Amino acid sequence: MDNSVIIGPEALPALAELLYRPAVSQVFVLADSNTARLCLPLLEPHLPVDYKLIEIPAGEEYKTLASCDTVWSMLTEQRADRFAVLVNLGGGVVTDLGGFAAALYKRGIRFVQVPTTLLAQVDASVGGKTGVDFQGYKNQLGVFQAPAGVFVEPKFLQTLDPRQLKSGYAEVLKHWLIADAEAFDTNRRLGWLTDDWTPIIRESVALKQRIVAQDPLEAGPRKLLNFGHTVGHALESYLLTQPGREALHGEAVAAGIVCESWLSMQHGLLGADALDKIETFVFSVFDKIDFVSLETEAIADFARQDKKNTGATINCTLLEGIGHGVYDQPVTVAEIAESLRYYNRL
Ligand SMILES: NC(=O)c1ccc[n+]([C@@H]2O[C@H](COP(=O)([O-])OP(=O)(O)OC[C@H]3O[C@@H](n4cnc5c(N)ncnc54)[C@H](O)[C@@H]3O)[C@@H](O)[C@H]2O)c1
Ligand SMILES: O=C(O)C(=O)C[C@@H](O)[C@H](O)[C@H](O)COP(=O)(O)O
Ligand SMILES: [Zn+2]
Repeated sequence: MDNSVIIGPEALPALAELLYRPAVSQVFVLADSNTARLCLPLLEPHLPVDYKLIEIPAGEEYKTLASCDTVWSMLTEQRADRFAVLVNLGGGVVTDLGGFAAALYKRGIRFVQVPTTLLAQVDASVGGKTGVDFQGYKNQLGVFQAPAGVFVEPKFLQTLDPRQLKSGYAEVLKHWLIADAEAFDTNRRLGWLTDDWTPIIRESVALKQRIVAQDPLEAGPRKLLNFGHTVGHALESYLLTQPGREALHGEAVAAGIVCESWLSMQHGLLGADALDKIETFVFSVFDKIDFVSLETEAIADFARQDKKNTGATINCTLLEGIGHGVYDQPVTVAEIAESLRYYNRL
């Protein structure tokens, strides 16, 4: 799997070099309604003049096969061959969906990731996980497929709103909690906001790359990157069924981090002091997600479809101390519901 990620002002010129190679027949840019307006102007000087734009509506609710249909129809109408390249310009929705659509078109054309949210720059564009949601379950359809390159220009973050920045910060926090206790400690003292995200992007990408390189297809250690997601995805999926109550992916992951840290303590892996540090930091950044106790069973039920499950066993990634994740820890649906009740009481 190609793991190369270029970060900084050299990223977009390096992308241009790739796109101007003779082996590229046509260039397509996939953007959502926001990135087409706000991010394309910065990318455009690095694209061949005859590139074609494919636009989908913005938002998680459009991370679907129907949006893939839009991509595949355009590629087909334009007679894209196997030497076409799809440039995914956007957040995690665009990079996940575009990667998936490219991997299936004519059994696979090359795609490159140009992530424009903090979440996509530190996490979603890296590691070759692609996919779409299906029947209300997150990333239920997907493939592992390496991009031909990942080009990270932090300047894109200048138009991103603070709520979206925070959402991306949840994945940064996840990285520290599973693998870097020192960075967790330093950054919880500094607070989450910064004028320059570049160092954090570089460190997060490097940390994720190290884990993915050991286990690109998630047979083992890559499951560490799913910390916070067994509960987080359950909560995100449940709230997607409740119009007007949707949580951003990172917001749900932040809640999942609290729940799964509590589960880590219940399993005798994490001390009460460490749990307290994690909760205090999470709530210094994120608002609490609103749900009532009566909803916890329905939320927890979504974990029955988690991709790390083996049969009826839900395998969670937990923390054995801050900075040390452990995967394949069996938990029950009842424990997940209890962790949500704990979160709700905080
Ligand atoms: N493949 C992976 O490894 C991986 C990792 C983490 C998350 N994900 C997936 O990523 C998705 C979430 O990604 P996200 O948080 O980037 O959401 P997103 O793609 O929906 O982007 C968030 C919002 O910001 C807008 N936007 C994007 N860039 C902008 C910019 N520069 N300025 C202004 N607005 C901008 C988008 O139009 C959208 O409205 C989820 O579907 C999640 O499952 C995948
Ligand atoms: O790259 C990975 O591996 C991750 O798990 C990163 C997660 O942040 C991301 O949300 C991923 O898409 C979740 O994967 P899934 O397999 O639970 O759908
Ligand atoms: Zn995630």
